[in-house]
Amino acid sequence: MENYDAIVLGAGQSGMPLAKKISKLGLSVALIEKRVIGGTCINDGCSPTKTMVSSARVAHIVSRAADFGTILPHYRIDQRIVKKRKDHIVELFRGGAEKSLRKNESIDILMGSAAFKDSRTIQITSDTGEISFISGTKIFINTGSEPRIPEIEGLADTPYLTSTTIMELEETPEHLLIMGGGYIGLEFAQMFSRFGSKVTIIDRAERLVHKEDEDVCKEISQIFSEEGIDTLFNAEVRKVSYQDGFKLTTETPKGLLDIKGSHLLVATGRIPSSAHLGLENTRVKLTDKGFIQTDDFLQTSEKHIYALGDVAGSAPFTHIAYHDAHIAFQHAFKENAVSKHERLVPYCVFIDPQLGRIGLNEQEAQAKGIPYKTGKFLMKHAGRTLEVDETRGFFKVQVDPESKKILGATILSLDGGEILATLQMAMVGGVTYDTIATLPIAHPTLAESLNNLMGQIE
Ligand SMILES: Cc1cc2nc3c(=O)[nH]c(=O)nc-3n(C[C@H](O)[C@H](O)[C@H](O)COP(=O)(O)OP(=O)(O)OC[C@H]3O[C@@H](n4cnc5c(N)ncnc54)[C@H](O)[C@@H]3O)c2cc1C
Ligand SMILES: NC(=O)c1ccc[n+]([C@@H]2O[C@H](COP(=O)([O-])OP(=O)(O)OC[C@H]3O[C@@H](n4cnc5c(N)ncnc54)[C@H](O)[C@@H]3O)[C@@H](O)[C@H]2O)c1
Repeated sequence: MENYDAIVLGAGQSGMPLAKKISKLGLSVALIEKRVIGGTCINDGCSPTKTMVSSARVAHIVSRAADFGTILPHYRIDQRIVKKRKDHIVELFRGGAEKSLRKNESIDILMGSAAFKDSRTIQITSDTGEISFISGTKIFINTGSEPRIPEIEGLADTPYLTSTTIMELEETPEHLLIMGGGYIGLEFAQMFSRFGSKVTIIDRAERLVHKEDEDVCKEISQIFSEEGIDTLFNAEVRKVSYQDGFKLTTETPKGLLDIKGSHLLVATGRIPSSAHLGLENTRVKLTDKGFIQTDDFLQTSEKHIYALGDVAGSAPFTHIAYHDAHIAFQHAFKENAVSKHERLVPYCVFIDPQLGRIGLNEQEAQAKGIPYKTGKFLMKHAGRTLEVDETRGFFKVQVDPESKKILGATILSLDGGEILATLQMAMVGGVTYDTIATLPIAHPTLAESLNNLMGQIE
């Protein structure tokens, strides 16, 4: 049985960069992947969805072309071209990732499903059922997450879609029902509405994106409603059936409703891929939700085993999985370990306008009893948004009244994710809000609205 200095389970957003970092130390690495190189982000997540979001944005802009003085005779959506474009990007990104791994002679890529036989030995089962074993001095688990499918009567017997399978459609759904108004639900709802589908979101919560402040949710709801997307809240789907279309028997505050549609997307969250890893053969512990328990350096209760990314319960974003690789690497192989404890977690939801978020929002500051002052600037007052006619959304910030430092921000705006990064830099650098209020920022950019935003703080 071959022994490696390091074994990495899963070639995802942590596993790939980690394997490369370790190999640069001159150590031997086995990278085990059960499906395809690249993990969720490249194959089923960020890259394909954002490619399709771009197709949908073109459709949206074209639908508004006359407002800008371009008169088009007609246009139509070809879902097969949308999918082909998405497939091309996935192949490009996956191919690039795989090529750079394969040319690294210190990394052995082993295709198959990995599971612990004991805390040092990994069993690999190939697609054809062949079994082999390797051992590792250090082992890193990066097996990601998968869609959570709720147990609802009849659902399993229907051709429901997940975030992965919906991207394979070659026809535009007539009426897309979406269970779950989280980030996945929102991105696909607006995308397919722009492709021409009627879209209805059904969520058991009382509002969209309930982790965001109420004014953020209201603004997104308004934007969705203007684009013709229907929403139904406090709604518990009790039964699903399919016969030439879906029927969702749903308990709502108004009683039982039958909701009908041509397609159903289940976007009710994701669960960690930890169930089939043979962890019972080790002393690695799981949380009650199935995440692998780690400390702030991503070390599990077995000192030579680390867990990273979605499976470790890290904030479920690609850039965080990528940063986890840095944390685990520093702790396992270097002197200057970095803790995940103080890490700022920015994210950007690719609805239009984008929702960029970092640090504390108002409801979190209130729940934690943290004193704050807040400021808000509506994008309809920004010169730049008027020029490009993209006036929806707002910039919002929370600051510490004493130190004047930024505690958190929500940027719901055209290119909100890009603006967010400038605030992240300010937070990391300790730049105070009064400095930003008077900073000369290039005109006419979206970023110059940060002057106005900071001027609104009270
Ligand atoms: C539709 C969608 C859109 C998203 N959009 C964004 C976005 O815009 N921005 C963002 O930051 N995040 C986004 N995310 C989240 C992001 O994709 C994940 O947080 C990120 O990919 C997690 O990385 P990871 O390294 O933990 O796991 P993954 O990248 O999922 O990698 C895990 C790998 O482990 C493999 N594996 C699993 N079990 C085994 C086993 N037993 N043996 C061997 N291999 C195994 C899997 O096949 C997979 O390749 C999105 C997710 C989805 C689903
Ligand atoms: N742009 C991005 O960064 C991006 C985009 C998409 C996804 N992601 C990642 O993927 C993860 C998963 O996304 P998600 O949207 O599936 O999960 P989520 O946790 O964000 O939202 C799930 C939603 O489903 C609802 N729900 C749960 N059970 C339900 C039921 N039985 N009936 C009706 N509604 C139900 C919940 O109330 C919630 O609103 C996110 O946490 C996110 O980190 C990130």
